[in-house]
Formats: sequence, structure tokens, C-alpha cells
Amino acid sequence: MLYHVFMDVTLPRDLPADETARILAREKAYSQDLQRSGKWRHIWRIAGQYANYSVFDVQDHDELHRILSGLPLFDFMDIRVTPLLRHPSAIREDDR
Ligand SMILES: O=C(O)C[C@H]1C=CC(=O)O1
Repeated sequence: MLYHVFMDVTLPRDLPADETARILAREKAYSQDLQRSGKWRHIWRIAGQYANYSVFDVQDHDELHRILSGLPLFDFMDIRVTPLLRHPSAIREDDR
């Protein structure tokens, strides 16, 4: 199943710089592993915001929830999920 996910990050101002750097490094590795696996299909920075639009291709709601709640930045994110399905007018064959 495909899901559109909006992630908006707010880091606490008093988070020590070294801890912030550690969390961001873990977040990057976690995200890139999932992108390599094909589960995290797209990630786009939203211009002017510490936020992204992403598309996930996962088995079901449970898998998406596991992935999102495992994000190292999860505690600092506002996350909005929209399930997607194929549009009847879509012409691309490689999208479900
Ligand atoms: O930067 C972000 O948008 C938040 C998060 C999502 C992937 C990643 O590496 O960081």
C-alpha cells in the first residue's frame, strides 16, 4: 500500500548540539536504509520548512506505524498520514 506522509520536525531549543548531531545521523541512516529497501519511495524537502513530504510503499498500516514510530526523530515530529490508491485515470503502470 502507498501512503503519503507529512513530517514536520521541531527540535527542542535546549537539546545539546552533540545529542542533536547523533539523532540526525541515526535518522539519516534509518531513512536511507528504508529508501534502499524500496519502502520509503520518495522524500522531498518542503521549501522553507524543516519538514518533508514522503511516499511509503509498505504492506499495511501496521508496518507503516512500526516504521514511523521507529524514526529517531519520532518524538520531535508532527506526522500526518494519507493512504493513497490508484487513480482511475492514471496511465503509469508501475504505480499501485
Ligand atoms: O529532515 C527531515 O525531513 C526529517 C527526517 C526524515 C528523513 C531524515 O533523514 O530526516
